[in-house]
This record gives sequence, C-alpha cells and structure tokens, in this order.
Amino acid sequence: MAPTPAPTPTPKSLHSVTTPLSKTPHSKHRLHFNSAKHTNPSPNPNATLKETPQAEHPVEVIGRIRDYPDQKEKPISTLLISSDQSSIRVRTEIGYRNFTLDGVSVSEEEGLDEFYQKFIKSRITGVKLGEKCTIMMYGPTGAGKSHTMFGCPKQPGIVYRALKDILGEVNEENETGASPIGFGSFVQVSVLEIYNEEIYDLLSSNNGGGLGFGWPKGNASKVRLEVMGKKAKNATFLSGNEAGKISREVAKVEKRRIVKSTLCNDRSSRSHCMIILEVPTVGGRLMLVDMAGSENIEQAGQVGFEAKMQTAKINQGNIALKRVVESIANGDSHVPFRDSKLTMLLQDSFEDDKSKILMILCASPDPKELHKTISTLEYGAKAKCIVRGGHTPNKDKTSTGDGASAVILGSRIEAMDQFIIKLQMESRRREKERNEAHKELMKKEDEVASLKAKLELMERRKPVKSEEEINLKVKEREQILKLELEKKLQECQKMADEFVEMGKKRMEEKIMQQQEELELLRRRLEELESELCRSRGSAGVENSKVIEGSGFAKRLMELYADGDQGMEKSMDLDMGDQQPIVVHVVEEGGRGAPSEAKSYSDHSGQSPSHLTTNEVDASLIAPTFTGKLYLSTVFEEDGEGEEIENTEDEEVEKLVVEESAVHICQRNGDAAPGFNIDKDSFAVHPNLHTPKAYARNAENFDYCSIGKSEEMGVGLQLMDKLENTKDPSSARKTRIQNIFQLCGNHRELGHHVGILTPCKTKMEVVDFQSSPAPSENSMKTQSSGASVVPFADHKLLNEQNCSELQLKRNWVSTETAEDFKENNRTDEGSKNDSVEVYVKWEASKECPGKSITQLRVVQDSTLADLRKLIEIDLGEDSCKQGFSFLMLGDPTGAPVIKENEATIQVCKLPICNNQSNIHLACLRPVKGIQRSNLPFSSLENKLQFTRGELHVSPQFSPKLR
Ligand SMILES: Nc1ncnc2c1ncn2[C@@H]1O[C@H](COP(=O)(O)OP(=O)(O)OP(=O)(O)O)[C@@H](O)[C@H]1O
Repeated sequence: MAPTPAPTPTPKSLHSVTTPLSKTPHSKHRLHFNSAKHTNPSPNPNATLKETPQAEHPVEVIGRIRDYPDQKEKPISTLLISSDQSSIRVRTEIGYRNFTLDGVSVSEEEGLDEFYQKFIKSRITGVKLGEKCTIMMYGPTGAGKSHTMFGCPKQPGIVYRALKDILGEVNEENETGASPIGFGSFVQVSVLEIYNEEIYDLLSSNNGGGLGFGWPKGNASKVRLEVMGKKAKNATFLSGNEAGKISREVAKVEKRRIVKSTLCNDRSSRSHCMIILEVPTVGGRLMLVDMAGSENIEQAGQVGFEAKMQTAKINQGNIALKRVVESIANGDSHVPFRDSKLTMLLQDSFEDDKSKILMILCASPDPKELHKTISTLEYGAKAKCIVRGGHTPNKDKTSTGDGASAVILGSRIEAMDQFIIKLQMESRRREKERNEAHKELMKKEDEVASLKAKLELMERRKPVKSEEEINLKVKEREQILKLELEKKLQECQKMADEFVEMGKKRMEEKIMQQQEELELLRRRLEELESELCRSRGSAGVENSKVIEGSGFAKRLMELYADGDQGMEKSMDLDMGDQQPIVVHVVEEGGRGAPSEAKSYSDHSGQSPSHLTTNEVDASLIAPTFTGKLYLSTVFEEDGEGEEIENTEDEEVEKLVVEESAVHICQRNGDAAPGFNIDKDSFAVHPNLHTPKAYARNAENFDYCSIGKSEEMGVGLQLMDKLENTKDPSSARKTRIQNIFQLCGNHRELGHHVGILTPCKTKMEVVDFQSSPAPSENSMKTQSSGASVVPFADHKLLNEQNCSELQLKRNWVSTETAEDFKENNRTDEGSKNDSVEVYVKWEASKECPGKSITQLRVVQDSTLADLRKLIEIDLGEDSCKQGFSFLMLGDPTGAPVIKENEATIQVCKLPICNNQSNIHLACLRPVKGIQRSNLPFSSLENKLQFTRGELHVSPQFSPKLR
C-alpha cells in the first residue's frame, strides 16, 4: 500500500480563521482514500502493497463536526479546521491543540450527501469490487453518530446511500418492471445490536415470521446471538438486490434499537448497532457500525444500578475498542479483541489485510463539549497510527517468505521509530504547552493574589464599615429606647395624673359628704334648737313658777322688778365684750336641810321637764369646772340673809384676790357648747341678775366670760351698772360681790353643786359644748348618793380643748346634805386632809389623752381606792376595757402593777400644776394602744394640765349672736 500523500496545506477555517497547520509526521503513511475533492483517485491497495511493501495503516480517521440547524444562536465553535480539511485545531483557554486527521467535514458546510460523496463513496465502490471496509461512527453522545449513519428524512444517511450505491437506484422504469440501473448485485444484510455485551438480531424475533427473511413483527423480543469465530452465529440477513426495500426494512429494524433519553441526547442509542452488508458475488463486505455514545456515567445523568450498569457496558465496548486500537498501534503481541462483543465482531476488520477501517469521529463544536471532543480526537489520532503488523496472523504474509518478513519488520521498526518521534514531538509540544500553561497559571495566580489582597483590603475595611453600622444601630436602638422610655414616662405621668385626679375626686366626694353631713347636723341642730326653744318656753314658765315660789326668786324679782332697764344697761355693757354669760343658779335652802334647787341652764337643748327639780339641776348644771375655775353665786334667803350676806362679803373679798380666772360658758349653736377663758373679755348677760330672767333667756346666752381678779373690778363695775339701773344703792354691789364670792368657792361647788341647799343658790358656769346632757348613769349616781358623779357620757374634747375639758372635770362628788354641811364646816380642813386627782387617759396615737374626771380623795387613799372611784366614774365600758396607773415619773412609762396599787398612795402620784394637793392620775388602757411616743408620752401628759396655758382652739372660739 502506498503511503498516503501528504495533503497540500490549504488552510480553511471553520469560522473564517485561517491558521497554517502542521502536518503530523506520519501523515505520509496514511492510507489513501478517495475524497470527493481529491482529484487523485485512490490507487489500488493491492497494487500499492505490492509495489511498496511498507507498513499499512488500515485505519483512516475522518472528523465530522455536527451542526445545530434548529438553534438560532449557534455556539461559538472552539474548533478550527485547516484549509485542506486535514486537521482540526482545538482552542482552549490556555492554548490550542492540533489534530491531524485524514479529513475533516463540517456539517454546517457539508451535508450528508457531500460528506458521503467525499469520504464514503470510494469505500463503497471498493466493496462493490470485493473489498472489505468497516465504517465506524465514534464519538460522544449527541455528536451526530446516528445522524450520520442513518440520516434523517431529508438526508439519508450512509447506510441507505451505501445500499443505493451498491444495488443501484430504482427509477420509474424499474418500478414498472424494467431492470433497474445497476441491478444484478445481490446483497445480504444483517442488522445486529450489541447491548449489555449481548448480540441481538434485530431482523429476527422469538415469534418468528417476518417477510420471508425472518422479518420481526411488532414488539416481539429480540433474538440473542452468539459469536462464533469473528461472526455472529445464525444471524438473520436480508438478501436482495432492491435497495429501496432493503433500506425500508433496515429503517424499520433500526427503530428497534434501544434508545433512551439522557441529559446529552433525547434519543440516545444505548447499544452498538452493526449493519453487515455482504456482496457475496464479489466477496465484498461493508460493516457499518454506529457505536453508542462514549459518555461517562455522570455526564449521561444515569441514575440507578441498571442504568449505570448499562452505561458501563456501553463504555466497555468503547474501551475495549480503544484498547484494541492501542494494541494494534503499539504492535502488541496480543490484541484484546475478546474483551467485548463489539471487538470480537470487529476483529476481522482489523486483521484482514483486505479490510479497511474508516473511523468517523463525530464531534460537537459546542465549547461545553470541548473535553469530549478532545478525547475523541485523541482516540482517532491513536487509531490513525495503527500499522498492520506481523502480530496479526496473516497467512498471506507468512507465505511471502523471509524477504517479506524482513520488509515487514523493517517497516514496522520504521513505524515504531516514527511513532517514537511522534511521541517525542508530542511530548515536547506538551512540555511547551505545559510551560505556557504554567506561565498562564502563574499569571492567574498573580491575579488571584491581587484579588486576595483586594479581598483582604475589603475585609479590613469592612469592620470600619461594620463599626459605623453598629454605631448606627446603637443610635437607632437608643432612639427606640428613648421613645419607649418617653412613652412609658408619659404613661406614668398619665397614671399619676389620673391617680391625683382620682384622689381629688375622692377628696371632693369626702368634702361633699362631710358638707352634707354638716348640713344634716346643722339642720338637726336647728331642729333641736327649735325644739329647745319650744321646750325652754315651757320650761321657763315652769321655772319661773318655781322661782316665784322660792324666796330667792322673789327676792330677785323684787330686786329686778324693773329688770328691763337693767337688762338694757347690761346689754349696753355686753356690747363691748360680746361674751354673754350663762349662769346656773342653784338655790340652797339655807344652812339646814337642803331645799330644792333650780337650774336655769338648758344648754343641752333638752328640757329636763321629766326630772325632778333636783335632778334637773344636777343634769343641767354640767360639772365642768376645774379647781377654782368656776363662777358660783350663793344667794342667802329668809332670815339668815344678812348673816349670809356678811359672810359672803368676806368671801367675795377673799375670792376677788384668789380667783384668777372665770369660766366661760359658750354656746356656739351646736349641741355641745364649750367653755372659754378669756381674761381680756368679761361679760355678764343682762339676764344674769334675775334667775327668772336667766331662765327665760338662757337659750340666748352664748357664753359667759369672766376675767381674772384684776378684771373682776371691771366686772363689778359692770354689775354695779346693772344694779344701779334699778337700785342705785350699794345693795346691788353687795349682791354682785356675793356672786363673785361664790365664784371662787370651787370647793363648795365641787362638792355640792348637785345638791340643793335651801340656804344657798349656786351660780355655775356650765360647759355647754362638752356636756350637752348628763347621762342617765350620772343621774342615777347622783340620786343614789354616790360619792362621785361620773361624766363618762359627756362628750369630751381633744387635747387642744383641754381647758374646756378641764372645766368639765371639775364635777364633784355628790353628797348628802349632812355631808355637805360637814364639808362646809370642814372646808378648810378637808383641803388639808384630801387631795384632788385629775384623771386622764394616756395620750397615744389613737387616743389623744382625753381627760376623764377630777376626783377628790382623802390624802392617804391608795391607788386601789382611786381605781374604784375611777371605775365608778368611767362606768361599764371603761371597766371592761380596764386600765393601769402610770407613774409619770418613770421614764419607761411602766404602769403600776395592779397588785401594788393597794400599797401606793394617791399622794405618790405626780403633782399637777405645782400644787401639792393636786395629783395627776394617768391611765393606760389595758388593751393594746399603740404608744409610738414612748418613753416620753407619760411625761408629756403632764403638760396638759398646766392651768395657765388653758386656751381654746379657734374652731371652738365663742361667737356672739
Ligand atoms: N450534522 C447534523 N445536522 C443536523 N442535526 C444533527 C446533526 N448531527 C446530529 N444531529 C441531531 O442531533 C441529535 C443527536 O444526534 P445523534 O443521535 O445522531 O447523536 P449520537 O452521536 O448518535 O448520540 P448517541 O450516541 O447518544 O446515540 C439528533 O436529533 C440529530 O438529528
């Protein structure tokens, strides 16, 4: 076989790129095959072999670059075709690579017809003449192998074109019965499928039948064939000389091939298809092999064991073929034909000297398929190096003798040398490419380093940015928190306002409620006053009758027969003081047995009409006098008047000196009038000079106020004026003096105010405020002749009104007439033998330390005795409550143990007001009282009894009417 002449380098670009391509060193050894463009017809191979016994390259490689006619935007090809269409340059990012082939066809420029005419037709002609040719379609899936082999409806593929060429075209005439052109050839066609390393006969099925040629029907299962030698045993074949018929049948059975949709191809052939067309008349044979795709498993997207196994089996055929090619090319002693069914069936094609192999490498111009394209081209380049050598058992060659063998060996060595040279060149080229790639790599590494540096710079800057962002976020958060805080503050403010508003409302409600209560009380008071007025009217009449019946009254009536004038004068005097005096007048029935007493005080607002005269007097004359702080007037009656008068005169003189204060009688319109001592004021009610008139006008008295002794003179003058209006004589003065004399006789009043004495009339100042009415208890006590008249039921005032209370505490023991006389006789003596005791509660938070009473006891009395008197005074309630005495000198405020009371004398109690005969008994309730002011509370209690500090709080200040 003559070496393939080196093609004239006529660069031709796939995409208008013209690059001069280097020739492969062994191109001169290539098999020459006809091409449509080749002007030189293919020489007879046998002749060539005889002429030049050089090594034979049985494999020729043609590149076929597919097209994408359906795509509008076709991918930019990375393949460059040389102008002589003998080599392909594959461009990559790092360089390019050239592959020298026996021909290259670009589908976009050359259709199947042109391609067939250019690269296939000559081979088909050789088959017609008796040659053996194998045309293999090799390449990755989707590269256009099946398309090239079988074509499409518009463009028939190699199979049908070859049939037509071999059998000749059938024209109209032929179809009407005339002999077709070229008719005479007879062909036998077998269609085999190699799937999963099994050979199936696509023309046969297990159901049998067919069109007389073992034609398969429907979906009948395929017949599996065994390999016998280098052929499929018992393979069915189509025989005939009608290309059309055979082509149609082939087209039918071709569809029986196992195809499957993969990621690379919608209808990917999963099997190798082999169409064996034999021309028995001339011994020609054409094997058309459409190989399955040489894709790898991952690229095919096969999932599952079976699919992977399938792909592996497909690849097994491809790999085995690759090894066979490499073995042949390498001149190995053993070629692994039996590694797969495909290579077993192709073994004859490689070994038979008359057999030629045309390998069509199908490739895609798509850059995505670049690596597959390179792999395919590398495979083709290797196949191209195959030299048919001595390893192939060739009877013909062995029969040629030693000379021939030497030639063969020589050529083989030469081929090997060339191959080595080629490998060295390839190695150098690769080294060069590697260096270029290395340079490129260095460049890329530099770029990467610069990019890294930029990235680091960015990262370094990032924190600054992030810090700003953090600050911004912090500020935002701060703002949000501020807003929330303000909101909460507003809510709190709102709540506080609401709370204050609520408190205000409550206070207002309370004030309103209190005002209403006050109004009710006022109304009630008015009602009581009106009732009082009514009752006083009647009581006045009765009293006047009583007064009229008594000598005292008569005398007063006589004295003040023209009382209107005196009243007017007295009223004139009252204008300056505006503090009228309310006077209780008590008649005493002389020194003997006590007679009826008449009281003209009605400050309780209740007429004691239901009581006896004596009771009335006792109830209405409130025992609100402190020691010496009361006004008492005694009128002498009957025949002893002068004597009494004389005595009174003396006493008046004495009392004027002694007395320092005068009681005030207040009636402020409430149910409980109060006392007030005001040295700056002194007033005597005009009705004072007549008990009758007093009784009549008592309800109009607000209070009486008598100053100290120095003011007494003024009072006397005033009284003089009163007397002089009626009687200018000195008798009037004398009477007034009598009044003041009695005012100072507190002891007498203290002991006898509740007792009617026929010889004397006591005029008292009554606390109207604190003693609205004596209780039933007190009345009973008095009537029963008890020694002490308690006033527990009297309304007590607070400490600030202590002075008023103090007056009230001046209630005294009730005694019989005899006792009274005795007391009178022993007045001075009793002063020495007895002591006065002021009794009060201990001051505490709950209890303001209200005063209870004032008692007189014998000097050697014990606290036990005093307890009895106090218990009688306090009544049942206080007895229940219980109390203990406080020795106020004790800084701890410890009370006296009850068992020790019998051993402690009353005189041991603290002295009150620096008077040795007045003691203070401070009681502590037994029940728990909060004593927050310990230990000084006990001592503080003493202060309340300072006489000189008696005062009246403004709210209890008297008011004039
Ligand atoms: N040159 C071309 N011109 C137009 N269409 C083509 C060409 N080559 C291939 N095709 C189309 O591309 C698709 C895939 O082609 P094809 O089936 O021949 O690939 P394949 O190499 O046989 O793949 P597989 O190995 O999977 O069978 C088909 O639809 C086919 O019609």
